[in-house]
Amino acid sequence: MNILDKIIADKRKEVELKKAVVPVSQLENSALFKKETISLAEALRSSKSGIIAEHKRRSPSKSVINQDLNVQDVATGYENAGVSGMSVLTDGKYFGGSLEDLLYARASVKMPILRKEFIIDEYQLLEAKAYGADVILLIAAVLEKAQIKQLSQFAKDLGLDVLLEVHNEEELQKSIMPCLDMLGVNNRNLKTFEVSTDISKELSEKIPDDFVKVSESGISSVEAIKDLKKYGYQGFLIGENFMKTDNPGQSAADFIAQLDR
Ligand SMILES: O=C(O)c1ccccc1NCC(=O)[C@H](O)[C@H](O)COP(=O)(O)O
Repeated sequence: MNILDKIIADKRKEVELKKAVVPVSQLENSALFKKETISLAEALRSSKSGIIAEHKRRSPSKSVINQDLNVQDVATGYENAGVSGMSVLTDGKYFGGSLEDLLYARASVKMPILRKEFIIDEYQLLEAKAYGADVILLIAAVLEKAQIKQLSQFAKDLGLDVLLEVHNEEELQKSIMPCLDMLGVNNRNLKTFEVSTDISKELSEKIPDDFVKVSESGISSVEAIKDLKKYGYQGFLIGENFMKTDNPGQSAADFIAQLDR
C-alpha cells in the first residue's frame, strides 16, 4: 500500500470515530461556524506575492521539519510578512497537526486560512467551518468525480472556498467543474514523493482561465515563482522552506522582499 492509500485508510477510521464522539449539531453550534469566511481565491487574484504559507511540523517525505514552534507565532509571523493566506495541516498521525492548530491560527490572524486535510467526508467540512477555516482542499487522487462534485458543492454551501489538487492530466480532466475556486497542481507525487515544478508548467495550459491556478509543494526559490508566474500561476503553496527555519515568519518576509525586487 502506498502512503496516500495508508493515510486515507486511517482517515476513514478517524472520521467514523469522531462522528461518534462529536455530533454534527455541536459543530454547527460553535461560534466560528457562523463567522463569515474570507476568500483565498480573491486574495490571490489581487495579491502581489500570492504566497500561501504552511504550518507543517512533520511529513511522510521529510520526517520532522520543526516541532519547536507555536502555531500562533507562526501565523502572526506569516501575516506580518505579507503572505496571501495560510495553510494549516490538521492531520495528526502523519503531519503532527490538529484542529486545535487551526483554532489557534484563526484566533491569531485575519488572513484566509486553508484547512490542509485529507477530506473524504462532509463531516470534515463541517469541522473545517467550526474551527475557523475559510478554504478546504480536495485531492483528486483520492476522490471519485461524483465525490468531488458533492464535497465541493457542500463546501460552497458553507461559504468555504475550494482548492482542488491534481498531479496529472487524468486527475485534471475528471475534476474540472464549476463549483471549484482554485486548481492546484501538486509538484510532489504523493505516491513516490518525487518533486518537480515541471508538472505545474505542463498542466498550466490545460487549466481553464476561470480558475485561480496554484502551484503546490517543493518551492524553495524566488526564481521558481517568477518562472511559474509566466505560466499563469497566482498562488504558491510553501511549507518546508519556511518551516525548517527558526523563524518561518521572517523567512517568508525575506522571501517576499526578494520577490518584489
Ligand atoms: O509533504 C509530504 O511529504 C506529503 C506526503 C503525503 C501527502 C501529502 C504531503 N504533503 C502535503 C502537502 O501538500 C505539502 O505540505 C504542501 O504542498 C507544502 O509542500 P512543501 O512546500 O514541499 O513543504
